[in-house]
Amino acid sequence: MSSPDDRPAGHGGISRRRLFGAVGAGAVAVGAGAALGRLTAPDAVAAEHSEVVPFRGGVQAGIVTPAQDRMHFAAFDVTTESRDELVALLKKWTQMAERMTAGLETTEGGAVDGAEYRPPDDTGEALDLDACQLTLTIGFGPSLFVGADGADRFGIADKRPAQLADLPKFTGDALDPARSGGDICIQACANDPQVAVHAIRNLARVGFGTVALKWSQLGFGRTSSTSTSQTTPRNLFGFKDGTRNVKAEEPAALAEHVWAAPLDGQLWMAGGSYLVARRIRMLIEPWDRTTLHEQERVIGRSKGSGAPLGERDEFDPLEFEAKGAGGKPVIDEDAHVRLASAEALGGIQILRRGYNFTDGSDGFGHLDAGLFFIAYCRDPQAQFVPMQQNLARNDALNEYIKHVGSAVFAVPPGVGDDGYWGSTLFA
Ligand SMILES: C=CC1=C(C)c2cc3[nH]c(cc4nc(cc5[nH]c(cc1n2)c(C)c5CCC(=O)O)C(CCC(=O)O)=C4C)c(C)c3C=C
Ligand SMILES: [Fe+2]
Repeated sequence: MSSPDDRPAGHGGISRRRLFGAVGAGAVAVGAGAALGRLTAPDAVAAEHSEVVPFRGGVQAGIVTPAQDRMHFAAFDVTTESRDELVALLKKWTQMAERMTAGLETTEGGAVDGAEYRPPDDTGEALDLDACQLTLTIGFGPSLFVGADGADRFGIADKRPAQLADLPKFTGDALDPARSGGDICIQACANDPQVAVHAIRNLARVGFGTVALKWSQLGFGRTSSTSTSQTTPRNLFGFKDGTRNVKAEEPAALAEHVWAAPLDGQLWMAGGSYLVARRIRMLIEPWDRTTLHEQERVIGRSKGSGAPLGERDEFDPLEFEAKGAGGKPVIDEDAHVRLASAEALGGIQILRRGYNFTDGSDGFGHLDAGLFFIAYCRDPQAQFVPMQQNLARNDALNEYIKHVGSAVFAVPPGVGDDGYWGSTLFA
C-alpha cells in the first residue's frame, strides 16, 4: 500500500480534500509527514490545529485527540462465520482509514478515475474537503468474542478481557435493543460532518457481506474537552460540560484511569482502552420549564460561568463540605457533579468524549435530543459501572434524562507500522 507521505504534491489522481494543494504548510505540519509515526498524547495535542491527525501510533487516535466538533458513531454486527474474511476486512478497513484520515480518497482516484462501468471505489461526497482532523477509532464488543449461544465465533474467546463484560441493567434504564450492543464499533470524529459520515459510509460499503450496520448515531457538538488547549463546550441543558474531565496533558491520570496496561490481563490490549457508549435522551421540554436555581442545584455548578456553586471561576475546586444557609450543603447531596466525582467514588475517574444529538421528534411533540455519552476507561466494570450505579440511583438529573441505548467495546492499542486494526488480537 502506498502511504500518504509517499505521495508527491499534486499527484495525478484527485488528491481528496486539497491536502497537498491549497492548505497552508502549517496545517499539514504534523500531517502527512508524521502520519506513519507513533501517536502519543503530546503528539495528539500538537495535532490540534493541523488538518491531519496521525493514524498510526502507540494508541489509537480519537481518544485523547482534542475532541473534534462532529461525530458519526457506528456499531456493526459481523455476518460472516469466517475468521479469514473478518481479518481481511479489518486489513482493508485499515488501508482505507489511513487514507481517509490523511484527507485522501479510499483508493487513489477512487471516486471518479476508475472504470466507467464499475461502481466507484469512493462515494465522492468528501472530494474537495480536507481531512478536518478526522479520526477513526475501532472497538470490539463482547459478542465478537463469545456469541449469544456461547460459541467461540472467531477463535478469540480466550482473548476476551475480563473488563469487557456486558454492562448490568441500571435503575431507570429504558434501553432500545436496536440502539444497543454490536460486535464492532467505529467512532468517526471530524470538524466537518460530511467527512465523518463519508468515512463511516465507505467503511460500511466495503463491509457488505462481512458486516452489517446495526445502529449509528450522529453527534453535532462536542460535550467535552479532552485537552487543556480547548475551551469547555456546552451540552443541550446549556451547561459547560467537560470541565473536570481527564485531559490529554495528564499522563499519570491517563495511565491510571484510561489506558489498559500489560498487567491488566490481556497483553493484546496493552495501550488500548474500553469505550462505553450511552445514548441519553434529555427531556429538554421539562428542563426548559425549570427555574435557573433548580437547574444549577441539579448540576451543582453555575450555568453562566461553569463555576462550582459557591465559587467564582470555572476551574475553582469543588468544595463538597461547604455549608450555606441553614447548614445545607452548597452543592446538594444529589447534585450530579457530587455523585459523579472522584471524591464520592473512592478516586474513580473516566475520560468523557460525548456529543450532543437531535434526531427529529419522538412523535409526541418532543424533540428526540440528548447526549451521546462516550467514556473511555481502563476497566468499565470498576469505573463506569459504580459511577453509573451511583448516578442511576441518586442523581437529581434523572428527572430530566433517560438512558435509551448502551454498548461497551474493547478499543485495541494503536496500529503500529506493519499492523492493522485488531492485529494484536488476531495475531
Ligand atoms: C456515568 C457517567 C456519567 C454520565 C452518564 C453523565 C451524564 C450527563 N452529564 C451531564 C452534564 C454534566 N456532567 C458534568 C460532570 C460530570 N459528569 C460525569 C459523569 C457522567 N455524566 C463526571 C465524571 C463528571 C465530573 C464530575 C466531577 O468530578 O466534577 C458536568 C459539570 C462539568 C464537568 O465537570 O464536566 C455537567 C454539566 C449530562 C447533561 C448528562 C446526561 C445527559
Ligand atoms: Fe455528567
